[in-house]
Amino acid sequence: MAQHFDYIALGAGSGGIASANRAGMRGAKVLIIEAKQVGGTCVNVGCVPKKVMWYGAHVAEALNLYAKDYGFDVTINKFDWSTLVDNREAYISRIHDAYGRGFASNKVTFLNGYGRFINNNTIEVDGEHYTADHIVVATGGAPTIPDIPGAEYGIDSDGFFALREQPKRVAVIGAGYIAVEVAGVLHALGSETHLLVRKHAPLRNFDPILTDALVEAMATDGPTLHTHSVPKSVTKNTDDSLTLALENGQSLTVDCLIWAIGRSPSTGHIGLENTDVQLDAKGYVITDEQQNTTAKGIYCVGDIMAGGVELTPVAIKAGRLLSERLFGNMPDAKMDYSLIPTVVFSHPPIGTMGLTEPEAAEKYGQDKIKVYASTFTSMYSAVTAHRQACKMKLVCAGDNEVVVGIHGIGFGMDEILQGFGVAMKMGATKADFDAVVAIHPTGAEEFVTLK
Ligand SMILES: Cc1cc2nc3c(=O)[nH]c(=O)nc-3n(C[C@H](O)[C@H](O)[C@H](O)COP(=O)(O)OP(=O)(O)OC[C@H]3O[C@@H](n4cnc5c(N)ncnc54)[C@H](O)[C@@H]3O)c2cc1C
Ligand SMILES: NC(=O)c1ccc[n+]([C@@H]2O[C@H](COP(=O)([O-])OP(=O)(O)OC[C@H]3O[C@@H](n4cnc5c(N)ncnc54)[C@H](O)[C@@H]3O)[C@@H](O)[C@H]2O)c1
Repeated sequence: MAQHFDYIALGAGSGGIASANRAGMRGAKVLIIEAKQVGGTCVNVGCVPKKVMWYGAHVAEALNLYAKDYGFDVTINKFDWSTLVDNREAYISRIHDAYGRGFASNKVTFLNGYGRFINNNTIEVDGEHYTADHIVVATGGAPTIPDIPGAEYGIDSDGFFALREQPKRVAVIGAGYIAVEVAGVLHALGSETHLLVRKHAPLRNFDPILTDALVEAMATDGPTLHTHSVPKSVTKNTDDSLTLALENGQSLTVDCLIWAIGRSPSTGHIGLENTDVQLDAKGYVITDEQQNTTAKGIYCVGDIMAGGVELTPVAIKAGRLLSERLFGNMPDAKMDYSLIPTVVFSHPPIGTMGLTEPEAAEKYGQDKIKVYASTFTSMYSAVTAHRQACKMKLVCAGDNEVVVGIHGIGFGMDEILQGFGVAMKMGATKADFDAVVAIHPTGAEEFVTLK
């Protein structure tokens, strides 16, 4: 006999949890199935542990780069990687407990096990069958490992969070968010860190002001950036070190190699072939604008969605709106995937939303856009010998100068962007930005005083 529910969420990550809880709040009988740990990528091997490590790097920079010029005579005896990791994992364990309390208060049943579809409305876990009128697939993704000889000697971002000891020499391969963030953390915490990218720069699709400033910051502060570096093979040496050979004939020997070359959707082993759900050529689930898959009663949110945006708040919002539509009497509810703000926790951090300058020029025509930019030294670093640049840019379009792109890199940028995101989502113009009184002295005030 199958157990029947109104709603099943397959995967208890950002999207699945948010959707299940919202459905429970609206009175649905809900089951959520998780193969590993509640919280998914974000909580266990993504945003949360990453941000804790980034804060650790922040403390290291404060001590190593800034404390002296603020008058502190500090002697650092040692940095204990395992203390940071233990405290990080204890924090994550408290988040797991909080999720348990959330499920209880929303009357959501949690089941630990690997779920596979048997048909369009049945999922099997450990031989038991669970049916539902509505099922959301939110199984997330996993890191990609390249198909080159010796790739298995490297680890991925999951392996980075599993490290119990700090690597002395490390190579991080990739040019996206994860590569930049992980390399920055390792470097700030004292590892000899090399970041290898295939083209001219990391984050090369970001606005050029951000890409260039990040490359400049790395040239002064590290990690060591290796451009035009395509991995060819990895060999393990007798002392357990790893030698990475590149297509350009160069090589690099390190103690730890981290692949950060993108992620693949976890859709291959969940029985979707037993349903009417269609995948695209890369294995992402095809949906319409209301998260409906091609199978009636099966929906999809989060990282596995074709054409989606791989960010936690996107998965959460899509999951909640789906439940409002199904159980909250909001038949038109749908996620708006346009204008999504995002931060890269680089050193210094990057915040960006909307069109880059080249994208805006292409969309509106060069003569229809106006760009305002500024470079200044963050006050935090200005009183020290270790001055660090902030760069900010507004990209405006049309005669009334609607702000279609906002881009910044520098101290505090990670916290600055959210509020400006509200303004942009409301269609703010440059004049609207200028109409607000600046908050002084902050970095954020630069965005409302650009000339
Ligand atoms: C290193 C790293 C750092 C990141 N940092 C940020 C950040 O700072 N900010 C941000 O917004 N985003 C960040 N992200 C992205 C963010 O983590 C993802 O966008 C988000 O977790 C996607 O949520 P999801 O619900 O789609 O999937 P996930 O969170 O991946 O959850 C999917 C869950 O489904 C489970 N599952 C899979 N198959 C099955 C099955 N058959 N049965 C049962 N359970 C199953 C998995 O175990 C997993 O727990 C980061 C990602 C990584 C890897
Ligand atoms: N701060 C945040 O919000 C945050 C942090 C981490 C991850 N994320 C999300 O997770 C997603 C995945 O992050 P990611 O960094 O894994 O992916 P990504 O797609 O951002 O970057 C992957 C990079 O690897 C490079 N690459 C691909 N194949 C390669 C190869 N064979 N050799 C060398 N380089 C190769 C690509 O050119 C690309 O620059 C991001 O797109 C983002 O949405 C967000």
